[in-house]
Amino acid sequence: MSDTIWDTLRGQHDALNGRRILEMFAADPRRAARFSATADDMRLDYSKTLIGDAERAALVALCDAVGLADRRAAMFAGDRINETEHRAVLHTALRNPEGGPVMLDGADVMPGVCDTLARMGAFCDAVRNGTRTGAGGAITDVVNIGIGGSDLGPAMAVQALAPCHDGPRCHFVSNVDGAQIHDVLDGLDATRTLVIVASKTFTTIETMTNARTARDWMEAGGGDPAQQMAALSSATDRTADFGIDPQAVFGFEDWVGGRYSVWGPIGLSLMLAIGPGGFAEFLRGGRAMDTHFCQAPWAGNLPVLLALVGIWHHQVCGYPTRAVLPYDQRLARLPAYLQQLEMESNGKSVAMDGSRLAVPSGPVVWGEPGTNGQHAFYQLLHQGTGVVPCEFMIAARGHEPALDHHHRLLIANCLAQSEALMRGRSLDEARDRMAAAGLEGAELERQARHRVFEGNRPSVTIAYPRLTPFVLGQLIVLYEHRVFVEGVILGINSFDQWGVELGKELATSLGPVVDGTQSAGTRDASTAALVDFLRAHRG
Ligand SMILES: O=P(O)(O)OC[C@H]1O[C@](O)(CO)[C@@H](O)[C@@H]1O
Repeated sequence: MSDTIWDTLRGQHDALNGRRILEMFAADPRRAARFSATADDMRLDYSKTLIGDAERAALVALCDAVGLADRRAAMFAGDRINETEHRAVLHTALRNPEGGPVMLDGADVMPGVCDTLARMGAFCDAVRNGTRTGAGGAITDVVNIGIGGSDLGPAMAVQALAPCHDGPRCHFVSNVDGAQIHDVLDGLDATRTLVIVASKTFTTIETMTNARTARDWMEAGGGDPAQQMAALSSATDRTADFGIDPQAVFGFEDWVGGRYSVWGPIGLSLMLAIGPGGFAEFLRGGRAMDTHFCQAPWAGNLPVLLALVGIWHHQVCGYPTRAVLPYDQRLARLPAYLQQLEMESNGKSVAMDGSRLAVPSGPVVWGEPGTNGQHAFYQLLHQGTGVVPCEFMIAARGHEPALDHHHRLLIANCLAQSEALMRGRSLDEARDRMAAAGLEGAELERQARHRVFEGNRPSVTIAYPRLTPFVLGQLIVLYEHRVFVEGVILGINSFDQWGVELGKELATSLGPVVDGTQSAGTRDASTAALVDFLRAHRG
C-alpha cells in the first residue's frame, strides 16, 4: 500500500507545474492557520511550503500505511525495536520520573531510573553547595569528557540554557586532538575541577585517551582523582577498573542509545550547571512533547508533521540537504547535535529486513544560527541553483529585557528570510529597480538578472515563547520523534550505527603503522604514501 502512496506523492510532485507558494496563500486565506500546528506553546508553521491539502493527505496516509501507531506503541512499550542490536528503545523512560511504570521484560524500569536521578540530584547538590569539594576547595569548573552522544547533547544544552546557570562553569572535551584538552585544561585549577568521563561503553578511544590525560593533569596539579572524577556509563566494571569512586558513577541501561542519552546520567553536566530543579523542568518539557506525540492526530502532531515535511522535501522533491537555522545564538550547537541525531539515525542504505532501501535515506543536515548565516551562506539559499529547505527557529522573547531591541531585530530578520525565500523577486521587479537607479539598455538587463530571486523556496518555522529548560526539552523531543517517524516511514532501524565501525577498526590497525612499529604492508598506495609523508614531517 505504501508503494501506491509513494507513486501518488511522486505524481503530485510532477504535477506541481510551476505552482507558487504565494498563490496558495492567495487562494486560501486560512492557509497559515491550516498548515500550522501547536504543542503546548510551541508552534510549527509549514505553510511556506508547496504542500497543499492533497499532498498532506497523501503524506498522512503514509503514517497509517507503515503502521506508525503500532511502531510508536512498540517503542514506548519497551519492545526490542532496535532489531540489529536486539535492544529496546526506552530513552523516553528517562524523562518520565513523574509518570507511571514503564515495563521491560515484565519488570518496571522506573524505580531504577528514579533512583539514578535522585543520586544525580544529590551529587549535584553536594557539588553546587560545596559539600563535595576538590582537594583545593569548592568545585569551580566541570570538564565533561565524551564524544558523539556523550558530548553533543550536554554541550548543546548547557550552552542553550546559559541564563539558568547558577552552578560551576562547564567545559567540554570531545576530540582526541590534544589541542582541545590542552586548551580546556589550560588555566583551570586541578584541585577545584571535577572531571566527568561520559562514555556509555567506556571503551571509546577518544574519550579514554582524554580521560587518562585529564587524570594525569589532575594528579600533577595536586588534585584528587578519587574525589574529583565521576563517570557516566553502562559499563560499571570498566569505570571501577579506571579507579572511579562507585558513589560517583551513574549508570544507564543498553536501552538508552548514545544520541538519545542527554535525559539521564549523560546530562549530569547540565544538571550541575542549572541545578536539579532546572533539569526536572527540562525533563518535563521532553515529556510534554512525548505526550503530544502519543496523543495528537497525525495532521496536528508536530513531530509527525516535521517528519512528513522532511519526507516531502528529500524523498519526494529530491532536495539533498536541509538547513537548521536557529535565530537563537545559544542554540549554536543545535545543528551539530541534530547532525548526529538525524544522520547517525537515518543515514542508512539498508531497510530493517536487510533489503536495499527503495527510497533515499535521510538528508544531509547542516546549519548555523541566524543572523550569522545570513552573512555567510544565505546567498546560496536565495540564489543558488539548488533548493535547500530551511528550518527556522525563533523565540518571542530573549532573556535580556534590556536588550529587547536586539531581539526585535532578530525576529524581523528570521521572518524576513522565510518571506524572502518564498516571495523572491521577479525579473520585472529587478528591471524596475535598475531603471530607478538610472540604468538603461543592455547594462540594465545584465544588472537586473543578477538581482532576480526565483523565490518559491520552502521553509518551516518553529516558534516558542522563550528558550527555557522546558522549551529546550520540547524542542529536542520534537526532533527525536521526527527522526523516529522518518525512520519508520523509510523502514530504517534508526537506533543502530554500524556505519561508524569500519573507520574505528581501521584507525586501530593504523596506529602501529603511524608509530612506525609496523610497515604499511598491504595498505593501499595512497594511505601508505600519506603515512610516509606525515612520518617524514614528524621529525
Ligand atoms: O558513549 P560512548 O560509548 O563513548 O560512544 C560515543 C559515541 O560513539 C558512537 O557509538 C559512534 O560514533 C555514538 O553513537 C556514541 O554517541
